[in-house]
Amino acid sequence: MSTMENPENIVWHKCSVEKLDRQQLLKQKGCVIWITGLSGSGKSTVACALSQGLHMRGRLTYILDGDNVRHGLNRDLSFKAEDRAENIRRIAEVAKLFADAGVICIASLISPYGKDRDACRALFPEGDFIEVYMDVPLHVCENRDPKGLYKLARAGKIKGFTGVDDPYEPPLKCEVRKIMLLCRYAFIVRMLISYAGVQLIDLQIVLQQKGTDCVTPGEMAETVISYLEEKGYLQA
Ligand SMILES: Nc1ncnc2c1ncn2[C@@H]1O[C@H](COP(=O)(O)OS(=O)(=O)O)[C@@H](OP(=O)(O)O)[C@H]1O
Ligand SMILES: Nc1ncnc2c1ncn2[C@@H]1O[C@H](COP(=O)(O)OP(=O)(O)O)[C@@H](O)[C@H]1O
Repeated sequence: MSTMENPENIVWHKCSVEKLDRQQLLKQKGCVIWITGLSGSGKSTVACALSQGLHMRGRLTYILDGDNVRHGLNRDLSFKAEDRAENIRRIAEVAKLFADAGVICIASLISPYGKDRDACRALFPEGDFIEVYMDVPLHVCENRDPKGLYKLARAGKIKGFTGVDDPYEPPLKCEVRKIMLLCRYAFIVRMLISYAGVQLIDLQIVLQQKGTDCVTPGEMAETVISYLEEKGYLQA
């Protein structure tokens, strides 16, 4: 029987240099910041701003962007549900290696299914999986359409496009959330959210103006950096 069929024959090999040692060297704690949201919601932009903000503070980061990883490691995967699940699983496993190396790993991919994201979370020690939800309405993402993919999807030229003819399941619980609300409804929504007991680290009330929002990717990145500071990830 091969080891694939019998994983019990595989024994973990320990080394005297461990995660804690690497973290002390880097003066930070390894973790993954998992940015989820529709195509065009700003995941890659925020991932970059976050990496830049942390780099400027002397922190080691690495971005795993869905689009980019699909050019190499995941080039064999399509957008069918089972291939998306495999894409997400592989990226989570790679992120886990980066976190074990002491790196602040930023994963930005649509990751549309709740159960796949929950499976990723389960790979990490409590607190080390930080889910950031880019809660940007479909019509805003579609208006941006920087790659013209929504247009192709609406024309039926791309099948199974997230938000068009494939589902996106919003996180029920996440650590950081970017939310766009019409300001005039903000007070009511804030009350409903607090009534529902929803935990939001940073509720950003944003003006909707011609499809752009007034919270910049840099501000969103700063929100995540404050979260990391507060939770002690920016020290060994
Ligand atoms: N059918 C379909 N649905 C959604 N997205 C599609 C599709 N086909 C191609 N693209 C482009 O691929 C990018 C999403 O890749 P991900 O690896 O992040 O997707 S997933 O997490 O596996 O769902 C996504 O990039 P982002 O715009 O950065 O999200 C799209 O540009
Ligand atoms: N906060 C923002 N306000 C306005 N436009 C934004 C914002 N964040 C991102 N964008 C723009 O939206 C488009 C999509 O952003 P991108 O980061 O590529 O999204 P995703 O990775 O989720 O597909 C880009 O043209 C980007 O410049």
